[in-house]
Amino acid sequence: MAKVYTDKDASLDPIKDKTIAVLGYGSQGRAWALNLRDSGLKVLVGLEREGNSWKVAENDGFRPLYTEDAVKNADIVIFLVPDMVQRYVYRERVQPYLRDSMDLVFAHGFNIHYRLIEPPKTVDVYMIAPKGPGPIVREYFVKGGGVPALVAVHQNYSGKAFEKALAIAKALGATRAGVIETTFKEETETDLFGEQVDLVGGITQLMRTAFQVLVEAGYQPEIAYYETINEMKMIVDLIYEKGFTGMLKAVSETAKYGGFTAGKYVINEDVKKRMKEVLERIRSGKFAEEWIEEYNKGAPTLVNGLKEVENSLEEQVGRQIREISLRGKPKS
Ligand SMILES: NC(=O)C1=CN([C@@H]2O[C@H](COP(=O)(O)OP(=O)(O)OC[C@H]3O[C@@H](n4cnc5c(N)ncnc54)[C@H](O)[C@@H]3O)[C@@H](O)[C@H]2O)C=CC1
Ligand SMILES: CC(=O)[C@](C)(O)C(=O)O
Ligand SMILES: [Mg+2]
Ligand SMILES: [Mg+2]
Repeated sequence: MAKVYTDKDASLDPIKDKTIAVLGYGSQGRAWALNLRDSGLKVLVGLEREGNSWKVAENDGFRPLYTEDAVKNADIVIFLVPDMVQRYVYRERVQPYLRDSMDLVFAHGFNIHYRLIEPPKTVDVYMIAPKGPGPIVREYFVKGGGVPALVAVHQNYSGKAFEKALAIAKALGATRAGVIETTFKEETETDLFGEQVDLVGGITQLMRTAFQVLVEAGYQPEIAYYETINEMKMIVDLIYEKGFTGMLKAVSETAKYGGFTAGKYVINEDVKKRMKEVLERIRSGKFAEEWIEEYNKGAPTLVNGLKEVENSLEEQVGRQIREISLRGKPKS
């Protein structure tokens, strides 16, 4: 079992006198800026323009700065703008103001692993990668918990990079759960793989396809939505808390038998082979290349994908069903 670092293994000392610039105030940026500030650290929010994020940050009591001003005043620069934007922000707003012994920090290894950003040898480069969405990183912290994270060191100029990564993980709340060490390569490749075949791509398509099969066979969309999409949360919560065995204990014998047989029929060796192809595409750098090209074209696949999902029958039905099921969800 990998070593798990918790609160007692981490100290804020290596960063308590440093000024931290959080670049970006989106999903992760907001969570990090607030959690680090609540942990007593000195946080500047750096943004490109006075847009929506700027207002949100102001509402949270920050006085945002333009990116380069935040960088000029910071010892630690944390990249929480979208992965495709990071290298431009680095080139235009960070690199010109880099001083020796500054730290460049990431929440995902993409830009370093695929060499889109190549920092000088005289800075520390490390990562704290929360294994959960930004709003949850904030919510758990506020409630006294934390979302687990991975930490990795790419460059250790100061000799203290790992201790600083753990310190930030602690300030984020991650060591309240547990932190495991990884490499930029391992984090980048596994994160991309997970979101593509499983967390984002796989689960969405699995649920939507099952929904469509029922609706196309003439069943009411509301019934199909409950069955193939809404109930997923309860099943996943059971797996999250009690493992597959715990989930299987909670469902009927009939579901277990049907699930064991049909599950392996649908998600078969062919699907596994395709997953391996997806992994290979990530490891070879082909996916990164393709995504950069897509982004530079204005990300049409992203724009159209979002539109298609938003207009789909399952999403329309979902709006009604969520109202019903959220009404029944206990407030905690
Ligand atoms: N979303 C998540 O929960 C997770 C994200 N990460 C990583 O965290 C980093 C940040 O991702 P998110 O929080 O999802 O980003 P986001 O898309 O939610 O936040 C974007 C922030 O950057 C700003 N921004 C957008 N376009 C910009 C541009 N062209 N120039 C300058 N600023 C721009 C936005 O105004 C906003 O403040 C990424 O490296 C991502 O891989 C890691 C774990 C989970
Ligand atoms: C939320 C998370 O961990 C993801 C899916 O990897 C991401 O948003 O990139
Ligand atoms: Mg992830
Ligand atoms: Mg990711």
